[in-house]
This record gives sequence, C-alpha cells and structure tokens, in this order.
Amino acid sequence: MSSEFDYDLVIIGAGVGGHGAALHAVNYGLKTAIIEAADMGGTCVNRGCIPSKALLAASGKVRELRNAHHLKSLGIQIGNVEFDQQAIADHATNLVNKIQGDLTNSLKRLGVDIIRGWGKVAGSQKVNVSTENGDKTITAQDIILCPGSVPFVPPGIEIDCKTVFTSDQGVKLETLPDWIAIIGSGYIGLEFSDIYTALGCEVTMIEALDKLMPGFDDDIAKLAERVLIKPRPIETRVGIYAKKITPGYPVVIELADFQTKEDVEVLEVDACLVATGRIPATKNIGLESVGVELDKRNFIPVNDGMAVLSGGEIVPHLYAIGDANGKMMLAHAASAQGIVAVENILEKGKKIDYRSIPAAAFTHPEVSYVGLTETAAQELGLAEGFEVATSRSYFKGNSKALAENEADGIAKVIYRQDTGEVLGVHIFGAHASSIIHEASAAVANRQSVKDLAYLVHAHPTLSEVLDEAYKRAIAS
Ligand SMILES: Cc1cc2nc3c(=O)[nH]c(=O)nc-3n(C[C@H](O)[C@H](O)[C@H](O)COP(=O)(O)OP(=O)(O)OC[C@H]3O[C@@H](n4cnc5c(N)ncnc54)[C@H](O)[C@@H]3O)c2cc1C
Ligand SMILES: NC(=O)c1ccc[n+]([C@@H]2O[C@H](COP(=O)([O-])OP(=O)(O)OC[C@H]3O[C@@H](n4cnc5c(N)ncnc54)[C@H](O)[C@@H]3O)[C@@H](O)[C@H]2O)c1
Repeated sequence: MSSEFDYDLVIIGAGVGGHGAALHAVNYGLKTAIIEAADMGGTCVNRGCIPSKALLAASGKVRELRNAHHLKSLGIQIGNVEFDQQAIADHATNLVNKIQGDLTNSLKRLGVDIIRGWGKVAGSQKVNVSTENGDKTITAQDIILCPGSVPFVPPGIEIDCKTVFTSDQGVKLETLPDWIAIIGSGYIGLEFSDIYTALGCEVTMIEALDKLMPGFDDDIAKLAERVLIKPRPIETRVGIYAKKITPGYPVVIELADFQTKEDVEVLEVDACLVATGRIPATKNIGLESVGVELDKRNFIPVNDGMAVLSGGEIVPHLYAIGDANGKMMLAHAASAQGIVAVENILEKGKKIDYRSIPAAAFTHPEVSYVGLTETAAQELGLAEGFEVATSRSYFKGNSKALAENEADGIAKVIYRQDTGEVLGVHIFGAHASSIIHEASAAVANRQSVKDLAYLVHAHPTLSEVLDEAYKRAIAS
C-alpha cells in the first residue's frame, strides 16, 4: 500500500476486536500498528469472557460433584467435595495471564507494532498517541476504532469495589459472601448466579423489567428459570429496580417499583454485584476532529461495512468495531466486525450478517441462540407478509442426554412457514454453546428446514436435538 503514511492501518484498542482486525490485516500484508492504553486483550481477556469462563468451569465441577443425586443415578458415590476459593481465583488469573501473553505474542510474531498509550483521532488519516514519553502523531491510510466498553452503573448506586462491585471485580473472586444481591438478570447476572450458588452463596436477583432474562426467547427464559433459578438458593424480584445502593457491612439496597417508582423494600445483604449492562468507552477519542457525533447512547454510528458515519454519510478511511458501536456486544462479533472492516479497507465490499452470529450463556446447563426470537420473527413476518412457524425437540428424548442423565433441555427452531427458511434457533441444555454452530451455519446460508431435515447426524449425539427439531418441522 501507499508509503506516504506511517502505516497502512492503525487500530485504537487491543481488545479481541482490535486483535482480530490486526491479524486479518497482516494476513493481507498491511503495515499495521495497534494502540493500547491499558491491558492487552481488553475486556474479554482480562475482565470478561476468559476469567468468567474459568470461574464457571471450576464452580461447575463443584456443582456436579456435589450433586449426589445425579452421581448416584450414574452409579457413583463420592464423599465430601471441598474447594479452595483462592485456588479457583488463581485458576482464572493464570488463564488470563496466559491468554494475554499469547495474544500479545501473536501480534508481535506477525509484525504488528504495539504502541502503548492513549490513542485519539487527530483529523483525517491521523492519530495522536499520548505515551509515557510524550505525545506523537502518526499517519495511517486507514484507522479502525475499537475502544470497547465499561460497566454501566445506574445513578444512585455507589461502587466501593469491595462490598458493591461490578464484574470487573467479580471475576477476581475475592469474596464469597453468604448472601449476595445481583442487580440485573442478563448474561452477567445469570452466569454469576451460577458461579455463586455452586460455591455455596445465597443470591437475590433483582431485575427491573417484568421478567427474568428479558433478552432471551420467552420459552427458553421460562425453562432456564425452572432449571437455573427455581431449584437453587436464588430469590428473585422482577419489575423492581435498585434505586440506591450503599456499600458497607451490610450493603443497603433500596428497591423501588420500576413502573410507579414507589419504594418497595430495603434489603440488607453481605455484598452486591451490579450487572446492569455496559456502556461504550467512546469519550476523548477525538471524533470531533473528523466531525463525527456519537449516537444518543454514546455509541459510534457505523454501517454494516463498519464504516463510521457522520450525518448518515461515510467518513472516509475511518471504521469502528466491537462494543463501541453497540451493534452486538460479544467478543466474536467484535472480531467478525474487525474482519469485515479490513475486507472493506481492501475494497472487497463485505457486510456483516448479525443474524447468523450465535450467542451463549455458559451456565450449567447452557443457553445459546442464533437469529431472531419468536417475537422478533413474528414482527418481521407481519412487516414482510409471511407466517412464522416453530418446532421444538427435547433433551429428554435424546439418547446421549439420557446417557449423561442431563435431560433438562429444549431446542426450538423458528422458521418461515412458506419457504422453511430458518430465522432463529434457541437451545437450553447441556453443551448448548457447541450445538448452536450448525444452526448458525444454517442461518448464514439462509437454509430451509426442508433441506436441513435430511442432514445426517452421528448417533448418539446431543446435536440430534436439532435433527429432531428440523424433522418435526417438516412433519407438521
Ligand atoms: C464478565 C463478562 C463476561 C463476558 N463473557 C463473554 C463471553 O463469554 N462471550 C462473549 O462473546 N462475550 C463476552 N463478554 C463480552 C466481551 O468481553 C466484549 O464483547 C468484548 O470484550 C468486546 O471487545 P472489544 O474489542 O470491542 O472491546 P474491549 O475488549 O473492551 O477492548 C477495548 C480496548 O481498547 C482500549 N482502549 C479504549 N480506548 C482507548 C484509547 N483511546 N487508546 C488506547 N486504547 C484504548 C481498552 O483499554 C481496551 O483494552 C463478556 C463481558 C463481560 C464483562
Ligand atoms: N456469555 C456471554 O456471551 C456474555 C457473558 C457476560 C457478558 N456478556 C456481554 O456483556 C454485556 C453486559 O452484560 P450484562 O448482563 O451486564 O447486561 P445485559 O444487558 O445482558 O443485562 C442487564 C440487565 O440488567 C437490568 N437492569 C438494568 N438496570 C437495572 C436496575 N437499576 N435494577 C435492576 N435491573 C436492572 C436490565 O433490565 C437487564 O435485564 C452484554 O451486552 C453481553 O453481551 C456476554
């Protein structure tokens, strides 16, 4: 590419999005630099996916080994199961360090320049970096912004990082309180309720909206509540929000009705995890220098090719990916957007297909989905004039699930009645996060249940729950 610039590509933010974009760019021979102000690997590696999945893995084993009833049904008896809180926390920290090192080395090995400091757009094709040794300006043919997100803490909630904290501290597992309140029943609330209850804590989960897990398909949320919440030491409050939280011993939580805003109750608990969503880290990144305004929730406006928009028009040579554009706040979505941005820098005309990007909650058992919920599919059907149909199959009818004695689960397929095109697939059950990928490929290729029902699945496998759901769709 052109030598009139210091770099072909400069990326601001070395989270998973920035990392994915950098690897793809060097594959194409682009001279690339990545700027990181804090921890290499960003949220996912240091405070998100990686440590939380390490905690879920260890606590999941504790849950499994303490489930005498389940083990007995398989003919197994074991004695007391003990765990070491610090050793579990160390497992998470060690994994973070390993993956952070691997990610940094992969960039270095491929010749990506890593610049430590705060990056800001400083006009078209220019970036300013504040480093320990002062400021410098570098020029680039193209710039990708990937500054990520931080926890959202609603007004009235005071975080002291000890008794009241967000996932940033939660993943360190510094405390295992007897009674913890979790504010929010989204991904983080749900995954942490799984960790805390497996390790012996009692949980009160508070959700402002009128149902738990409001982001999930209704049928899945109902079954997940029956399996992940009801039989566990979890009390729930829905339609209630945390109006004020004061840290200390005890933590004092003032609850109010979300609709009427009337005070409802005061809770006194040992600790509180605030899991009320995330907001973009888009302050002070120099967007004003190229005339870009953030949207009303402070996300960077982009099109489906990841180009940054100003007043609806493409800003040349500027792209934004990952949590900072708010399109889909998931690690693999950030990397996928990075790949799309690089493809468009190379004028290959790529668009992202959000519908085929899967998501999963790594609870025990897991939740996963791809595409539309039934409600969203019905709305699309109304707008575009087609009927929506669904089919379901159950883990209790699956030989592998029965062999494992893990028969709680459902797979639900949502499709167009006329063409059979799969619009969404939702799974609750063992290994749901792995099973979802064949559905994701089906959605990506806009395949029909009429064809999918003839795919052959190995027997006995959990993926046969999808086989069964597709077959039921064509039988109905
Ligand atoms: C507890 C938790 C668990 C999660 N689990 C999962 C999961 O299992 N699966 C999943 O898909 N997603 C998960 N996520 C979401 C996932 O972590 C994010 O979607 C992902 O990290 C977004 O990547 P990103 O690259 O956009 O931003 P980030 O990972 O936030 O990285 C942005 C980076 O940019 C840096 N930066 C910001 N501004 C500047 C600047 N001006 N100059 C230089 N550097 C800058 C930051 O320091 C940061 O390192 C989880 C999140 C949390 C909090
Ligand atoms: N497995 C995964 O992929 C995974 C895991 C963890 C986090 N994440 C990502 O991290 C992001 C943040 O997760 P999250 O769980 O914090 O957000 P979320 O948006 O999934 O859920 C937040 C919940 O908090 C509720 N809420 C907000 N304010 C409240 C208040 N004052 N009182 C009571 N309830 C309130 C909301 O109604 C919502 O249900 C998500 O966007 C998700 O994509 C993904």
